[in-house]
Amino acid sequence: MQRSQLSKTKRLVVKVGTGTLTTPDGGFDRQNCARLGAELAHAARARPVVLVSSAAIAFGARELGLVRTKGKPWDMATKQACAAAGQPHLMRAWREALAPHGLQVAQVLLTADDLASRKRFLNARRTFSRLLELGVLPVVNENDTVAVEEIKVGDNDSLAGLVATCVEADLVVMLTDVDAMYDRDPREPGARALRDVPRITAEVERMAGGAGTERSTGGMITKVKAAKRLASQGTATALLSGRAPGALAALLAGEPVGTFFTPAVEQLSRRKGWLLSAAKGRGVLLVDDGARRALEQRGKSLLPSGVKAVAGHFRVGDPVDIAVRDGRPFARGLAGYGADEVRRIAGLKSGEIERALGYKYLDEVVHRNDLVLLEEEEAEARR
Ligand SMILES: Nc1ncnc2c1ncn2[C@@H]1O[C@H](COP(=O)(O)OP(=O)(O)O)[C@@H](O)[C@H]1O
Ligand SMILES: N[C@@H](CCC(=O)OP(=O)(O)O)C(=O)O
Repeated sequence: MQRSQLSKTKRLVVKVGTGTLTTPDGGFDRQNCARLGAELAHAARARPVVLVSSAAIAFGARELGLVRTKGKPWDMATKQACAAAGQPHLMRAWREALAPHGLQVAQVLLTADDLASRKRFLNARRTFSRLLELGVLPVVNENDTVAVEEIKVGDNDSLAGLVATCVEADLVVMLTDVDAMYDRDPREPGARALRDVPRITAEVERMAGGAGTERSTGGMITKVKAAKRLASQGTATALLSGRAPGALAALLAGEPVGTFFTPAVEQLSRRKGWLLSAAKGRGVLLVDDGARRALEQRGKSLLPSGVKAVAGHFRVGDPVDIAVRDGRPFARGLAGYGADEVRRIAGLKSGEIERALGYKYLDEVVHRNDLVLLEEEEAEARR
């Protein structure tokens, strides 16, 4: 999708950062939230919209009367307590901003762990679909109460990317406290806004710095990383000021506002999108160089003859990583056989599977339709 085609956006995810919903002293910016409510409701008349909203921690801190000492970050438990105290206020804020425009809201709290499980990912997808059919606007946040290091997404820019995969959005708009991405941190002199970014190269990534305020998480780099992941699965990302009246409508009319990251490929199927961004490999298939070339360069399936060894325990249908020797995984796919079965057929021709196992499901260990190549960045790191 190009910028000029944005009026045709079929499904939209809008992410709102903490800075957009709070005043400089950390209070709730009711006026900006009300304006955004009107603009989101307008956008939602033309296509389904899912909102990913930050600011639970900031709202909770206010509610609990906690004051942040400059330069001293809060510990995890305090942030989790603030998120729990702030989340109902965040939902009330959106409810009050959207109700005047006839839109109801629903709260969806997720972690990375939820979306890495195919079953829970599909459950979440079903809930989103039904909410959207009912004309309700889902408001998503990370489930901070349970999101300790190992299972959390960590920032809502990445969460918005995962949600986009889950609902098959073709555009993610991130509303933030700058009007565009700049070629360096905009607080530095001489910074210039980037209007259109056709490819997220390492150079573009180097231009993106950390968060603007202590209240925010991630900064520009998490936005660019999320945009890169989305581009590789065929979804566009735009960055806009969360304070400029009319910016969202202007973007959706194809006007040159904010920064637009063009998708690199046609939109992937949801299954492939899930494999690429949400799934975690339950094991590793170590393959030879010939198999790697067949997968990377010729778009082939993985046959048992190319498999040299198997690590981990996985069952048929589980996500598995594919790597050469001790290299980083270069592909991920759904296993056509369980780990013990692959151990028994590794190195064999497809015609020999039945003799080795006594039965055969498929010729392939991982079928092409169930396989994605991992990011270029990871491929580069291996070279
Ligand atoms: N190259 C860049 N272009 C624009 N902003 C940048 C850049 N590098 C770092 N930033 C910082 O990223 C901030 C936006 O991210 P963040 O503070 O996480 O906001 P949000 O809460 O909206 O997610 C900007 O305010 C800016 O200070
Ligand atoms: N889940 C957290 C937000 C985390 C986050 O990514 O914040 P932000 O950088 O403001 O988008 C909260 O609701 O406060």
